[in-house]
Parts: sequence; structure tokens; C-alpha cells
Amino acid sequence: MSTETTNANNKKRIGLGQLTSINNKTVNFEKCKGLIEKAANSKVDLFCLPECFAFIGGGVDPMDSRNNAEYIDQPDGTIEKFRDLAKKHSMWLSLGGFHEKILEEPDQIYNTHLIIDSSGEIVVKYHKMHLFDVDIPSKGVSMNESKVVKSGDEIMVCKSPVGNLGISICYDVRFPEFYLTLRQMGAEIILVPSAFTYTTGKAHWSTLLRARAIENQCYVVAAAQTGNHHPKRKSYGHSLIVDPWGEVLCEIDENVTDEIAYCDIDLNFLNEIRENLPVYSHKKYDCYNINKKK
Ligand SMILES: O=C(O)CNC(=O)[C@H](CS)NC(=O)CCC(=O)C(=O)O
Repeated sequence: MSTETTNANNKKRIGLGQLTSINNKTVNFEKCKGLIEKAANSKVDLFCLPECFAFIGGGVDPMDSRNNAEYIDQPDGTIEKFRDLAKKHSMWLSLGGFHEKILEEPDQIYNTHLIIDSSGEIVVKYHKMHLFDVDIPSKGVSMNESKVVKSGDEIMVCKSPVGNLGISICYDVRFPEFYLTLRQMGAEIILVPSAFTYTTGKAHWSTLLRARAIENQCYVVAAAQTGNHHPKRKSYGHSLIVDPWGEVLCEIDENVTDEIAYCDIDLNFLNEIRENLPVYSHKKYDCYNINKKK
């Protein structure tokens, strides 16, 4: 038997991949496959890919992502190929932000975050809840996600060998109540696969992710798209993993593409922080009135 352990002290290893997806599914798949192989060589237990890992619109036809959407169980489809890779490498995968066809509604798609276990089975299908409909002329940011994407209405946490996973996507990160719910549902590791715009990312990305980690006392794992997908769309990159103390454990620079990073996580440390800084038992739910609309 090999004496080589997964990593020290039986800690679990989480990795994330950063790439620059384009409007070509074959090209993106080959890149993702390469990243998954790198992660497998590094003995990663859970590997996370960013939103739009399979496809990103080309910037000319706004219906590009809808037209390239697939059913999750499409024979010979994209997800089947990722399920095969998970099984082959015996590794869990977080595939955030897949354009999923909806049988009953051909005009709309879901933006879906899938968790695939090490035997290739799909254990979570989360439909992005908060849609990025914003227009900020002074910052040059304008997106209308709900034009093609149908919003989900279910918040999900699942068990995994690395800990309980809280599932989210990108713009969700701006809604603290959502993460409070994930924490209350038992989340220990929050996944935020993203394709953040360059402008909003530069201003808010690491602050939002670190805040979600600190206030919920969770690890936060955010795989990101980076660079120019087409002349009109640039993503911020800076894929990172934050610990429950708010420390950034690993980060991929915005100029680096087709690369992975990984680190070992320690749930004993998480529990120590939760016990010694018990913000959750100090909450005053009776006073917050967060459902009151002004
Ligand atoms: O376009 C697709 O195909 C997939 N969807 C996305 O990339 C989404 C919606 S346009 N992007 C974000 O949510 C960015 C959020 C963001 O940048 C922020 O909150 O500042």
C-alpha cells in the first residue's frame, strides 16, 4: 500500500480552476478537462469550476447562451462528459453556472450549479436565484440576465467528503440573507462560482467573499472566469478560497488563465472559530425586522 496520504492530518483538499470561456463548447471542455486532470494529479477531493465553464455568449446575439443550452441528462451532452471525468478521477466536482434547457419553457433557461460526486452521480442541481439585472451607466456596467434566465427558488446545502456544501452562484454573493440561510441549513463550505464583471469585481469581489466567510464562519470557495471572452466582455478573475477567519488561503491572479489553485481545509479550525466567537448565538432575530418592506 502506498504510504502517501491525501494530505497532512487527514485534511481535505479543495481546488478551483480559472479560465476564459468563449462561445465554443468544445474548446471550453478541453480546457476544463485539462484543469480537472491537474487537480486530480494534485489529489484534490473537490474541484470547482466557474460560472459559464461550458459556454459564454459571444456578445453579438443575446440569445447565444439560450441557443447553446442543454438538458442536464442530454445523451452525449456536456454534463455526461463531466460525470465521466468525476468518476474517472474519483473526485467531486462543483460545476457552477451551466446553461440548462427547460423542457416546458423553450424561451428560458436556468443558470444551474451542479454538484457531481466521485462516482459521477449528480447530487445537487441549484438554479441561480438572484439574477444580474443592473444598469450602472457611470460604471459602464449593464446586464439583463432575466431576459433569458429563469430564477430558481430553492436554497440548497449538501453533504460531501470535504464538509457540508452551501450552494450559490456569482451575483447571489450580494445577498447576505441567502448565506445566513445556507449557514442555518448547516453549510460549512460555501461555493460561489462566478463570472464577475471586471469593474464590479475590482471594487467589490474580495470584500464580499471575505465578508460572507467572516459573518457566516464558513470557508468560501469562489472559482472565477477571467480576462476577455469577446471584445465587449471582460471578467475579473481572482479565484480565491477564504477561511472562516477571513484569511485568503489561495488566489489566482487575474492575468493567469487555464490554471488551478488548491488548499487544505480544516473543519476543526472552523468549529474553533464558531465556538470562540459565537456570533450565531448573539443574534437578535426578534429585532431585525428584515421582512418589513419600506
Ligand atoms: O452570462 C452568462 O451566461 C452567465 N451569467 C453571468 O455571467 C451572470 C449574469 S450576466 N453574471 C453575474 O452574475 C455577474 C455579477 C457581478 O459581476 C456582480 O455582482 O458585480
